[in-house]
Amino acid sequence: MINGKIIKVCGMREAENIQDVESIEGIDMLGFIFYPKSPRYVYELPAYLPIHARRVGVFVNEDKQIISMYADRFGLNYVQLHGNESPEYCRSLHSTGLKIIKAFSVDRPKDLRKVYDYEKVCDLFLFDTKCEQYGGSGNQFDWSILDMYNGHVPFLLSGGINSYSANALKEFKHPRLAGYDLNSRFELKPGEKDPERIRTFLNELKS
Ligand SMILES: O=C(O)c1ccccc1NCC(=O)[C@H](O)[C@H](O)COP(=O)(O)O
Repeated sequence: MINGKIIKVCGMREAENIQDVESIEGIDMLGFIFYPKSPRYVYELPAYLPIHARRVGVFVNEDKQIISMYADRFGLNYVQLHGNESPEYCRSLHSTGLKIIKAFSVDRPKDLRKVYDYEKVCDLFLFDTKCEQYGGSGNQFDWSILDMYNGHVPFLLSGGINSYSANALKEFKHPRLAGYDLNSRFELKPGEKDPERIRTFLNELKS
């Protein structure tokens, strides 16, 4: 954690890179993307999986049996759902013992209306930038829209967070803000993160 906030890095794939990123002080969660159309798609089990950081599996409108299969293979602690998954779908996965992060694409205030239906069946929300490919856009949305979110579920702020975001993140306050999600803006190539860029960014966030 940095300043009491969860730090999640999403879209990991290679064993050595997973190990390097996990060793950075403050890293709490590492994400694996199991969406075949993503450039960060991972199928093969890496030779190293996080030990200290929580393992998060990212899915888009996936069959629940496939999610269970990946959850067992990768020892997932959380599943992060980026499609049109219903509250009932989340409830059913939650009842298997998996923790649920439901992602919502945000572009306008009305995008927040549906989130309240998910309150009882999710552990965390993730607010991300609306885009065609479901996630990993590298673009930021207007965070002030989240001033209208007055639910109980804590959330991760996501979408286009980059090396220059530290000051804006320090200024952004919300009673339910639980942490930050980093992805494409910290990559050397899709699926490979730059540990030095992440370390420098987290030091700035801390200072
Ligand atoms: O990153 C992807 O390729 C992706 C594809 C489909 C669904 C979700 C995906 N990413 C999930 C994440 O949690 C990302 O970190 C989030 O969308 C923010 O990404 P970025 O804007 O690149 O920081």
